[in-house]
Amino acid sequence: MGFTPYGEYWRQMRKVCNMGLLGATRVKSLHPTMEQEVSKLVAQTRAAAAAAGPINLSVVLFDLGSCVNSRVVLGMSAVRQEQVGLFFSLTKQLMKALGGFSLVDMFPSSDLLRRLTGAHAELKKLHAAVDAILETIISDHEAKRSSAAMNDEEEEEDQDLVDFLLNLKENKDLGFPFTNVEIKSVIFDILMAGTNTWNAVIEWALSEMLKNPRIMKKAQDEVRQLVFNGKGDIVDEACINQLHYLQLVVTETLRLHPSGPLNVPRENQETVVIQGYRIPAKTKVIFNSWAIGRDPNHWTDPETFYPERFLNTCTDYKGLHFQFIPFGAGRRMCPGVHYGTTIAKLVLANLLYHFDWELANGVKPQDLDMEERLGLDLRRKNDLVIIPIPYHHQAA
Ligand code: HEM
Repeated sequence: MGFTPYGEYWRQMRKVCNMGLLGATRVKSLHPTMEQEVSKLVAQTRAAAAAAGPINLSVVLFDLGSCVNSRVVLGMSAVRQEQVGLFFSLTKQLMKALGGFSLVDMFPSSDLLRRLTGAHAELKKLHAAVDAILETIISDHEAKRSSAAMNDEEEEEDQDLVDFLLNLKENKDLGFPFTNVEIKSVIFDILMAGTNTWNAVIEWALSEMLKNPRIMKKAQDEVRQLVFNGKGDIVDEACINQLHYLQLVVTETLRLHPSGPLNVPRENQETVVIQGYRIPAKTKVIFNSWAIGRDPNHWTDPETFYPERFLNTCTDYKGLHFQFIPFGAGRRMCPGVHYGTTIAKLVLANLLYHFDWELANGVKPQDLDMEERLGLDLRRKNDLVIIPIPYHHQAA
């Protein structure tokens, strides 16, 4: 869907995504799954802390992203877990192949250049491999559904996103053709878009807070004061909406580190003139939300991580303020804003509540490197390796 041209087909696919996963009601129904995965993460981090060693938080967060999304989209069967592992290793290569600019982008009409650089062939090969995985996932679901139907045992709550899409295909009441091609496209988009986005926000937010102990302490004080209920429980979804400072931290993180720094390339349908520049129809237009969020014409001291800048202002990331578009804007704006920010805040709140954090190998906060890796998604170049110290609330 992300790369489909604007039109009726895109409109229908977007509706399906909202119904199946991204609408507010559906996201709410996913909270128990999210909370279970977060509580596993806290338990694993406690175990690592007991072994007194540092943890590679970048790897932990990538695994968490794959786990949450594959549970939500595919359910838990072993076949699906195996396929999803393969899927994520292929998508890493795909992100690399799609990221950045190539010679072909400079001369888009040159078929010869496309052939000579081999860009097309590589993408075709990756596409075929990903397609085969998605087919296996669908047939695994179909097999499970027909055996459950024969034994009359399918439970409504066992249904994941693929089941939801197969129901749509069987009911044929969508008013447009909905086949395995559309199902594969929705699964692909959600697995891709839902995995390297919100977990990158968590990684950058923690990196910034480790560099700025004042901000880390303020965010921890907020969550610890609000949440403690005597049992040392998981911070749940009901609490996170009251964590106003944490919200500012997430917003400021998205300004400096938008997960899709060049958004998704778009094509204008008609020729337009903007500030004297003529942009012919069908031009590939790229919005650099990374640069926009750091533009000194719009931001005071733009390179400084300062969550308080968003206090008492109506500027946010909902696509209405063009100086800040980490989720894009307009019709094609990211439909995963609510899902992505909800889970990012849930995980961050728990990591801040249950642990104090120290940099490994004696690195001082001011020396923590913040280098970015080149690619379609914005990740740290070097993994974030840090030491968790379990926090125990002292009753007053
Ligand atoms: C913090 C996390 C996220 C960020 C920063 C982000 C950012 C973006 C951006 C910049 C776009 C392009 C918007 C445009 O062209 O104007 C986009 C599109 C999209 N995102 Fe996200 N995203 C995030 C999380 C998610 C999640 C969790 C999902 C789904 C599970 C998702 C699904 C999509 C889809 C399906 C599109 C294509 C929309 C269309 O073309 O109509 N995103 N996202």
